[in-house]
Amino acid sequence: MIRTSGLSKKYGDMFAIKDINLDLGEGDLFGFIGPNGAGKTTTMRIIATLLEPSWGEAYVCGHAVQLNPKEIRRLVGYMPDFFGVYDDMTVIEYLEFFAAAYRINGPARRKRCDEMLEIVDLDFKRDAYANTLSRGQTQRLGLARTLLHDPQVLLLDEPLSGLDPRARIEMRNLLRKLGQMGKTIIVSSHILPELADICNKVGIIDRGVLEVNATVNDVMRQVREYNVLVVQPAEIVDLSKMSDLLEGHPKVRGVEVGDSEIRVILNRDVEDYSDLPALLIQSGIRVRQFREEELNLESAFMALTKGTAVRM
Ligand SMILES: Nc1ncnc2c1ncn2[C@@H]1O[C@H](COP(=O)(O)OP(=O)(O)OP(=O)(O)O)[C@@H](O)[C@H]1O
Repeated sequence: MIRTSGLSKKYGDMFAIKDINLDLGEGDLFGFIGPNGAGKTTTMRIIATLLEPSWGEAYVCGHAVQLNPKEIRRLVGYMPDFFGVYDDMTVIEYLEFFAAAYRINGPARRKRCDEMLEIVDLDFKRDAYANTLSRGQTQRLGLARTLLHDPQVLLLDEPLSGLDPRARIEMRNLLRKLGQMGKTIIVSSHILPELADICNKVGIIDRGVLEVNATVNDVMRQVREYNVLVVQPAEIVDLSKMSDLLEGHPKVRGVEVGDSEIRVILNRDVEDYSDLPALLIQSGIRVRQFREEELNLESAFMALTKGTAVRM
């Protein structure tokens, strides 16, 4: 459904994205994670045919972005991270305006708009002015607008940003529902945990480079080779001192300093780490807890990206 190969975009001397290879099929929900300025929007805008790549190729349902942009726009629904709603337009008028732009005419137009409002659970606001909606409701209206022409592929740029916890849950459920409808979805975020449990594939992009690109299951499998230890001192100590003591050890891949504990990522296949607590104790640090961390997706990514993912 979506395939890119060596996709790159350069502005002057700087690569906004470099050599991005993606391969997403029907029903894939791809979590595209990266800090601000990492290249998520650039990638999505190229796939949506709104921006030309400097090199490389991108295909949607077999159509090349550069050769067949018209066809691709029919197949793709792109929701930008910020979009305006017009004053003096009700929710239903807003949707009908865009439906008309998609040449959905006659009685089918109202029917289609009503269906979209139902999918995004906004029918109760159909006659409210669009500019009076909350941020979460506005995002859902944006999604309804993106779905109007029944695109097979959805490119959603930070649809969860700025939402309160409840609106976030509603939007996540909605994304799940769209995935179950067989749509291929790229959804970007700079926060990993909010996407981790709804996606089946994930990519982590940092400074234009796709550092991780795998199915969630593969990531979990790969990461079992890395053990993560949680170390908590018995009294208040300088955690960066603890980190310094362990950081250069040959069994240690990286150390992440938290508020009251540190997380030590061990190198691949290290199972015996019994010499590590001794290092701390010899330096006069009393240790309350020294345990293996339970594996979750977030720590998996942290191990794979040597900690860059959690510092986003
Ligand atoms: N028109 C442009 N001219 C020059 N540089 C640009 C342009 N558009 C984007 N960039 C740069 O390309 C890089 C990638 O930007 P992009 O918007 O794709 O990041 P992003 O991951 O979507 O970030 P955010 O989460 O902040 O939206 C950034 O360093 C950005 O400053």
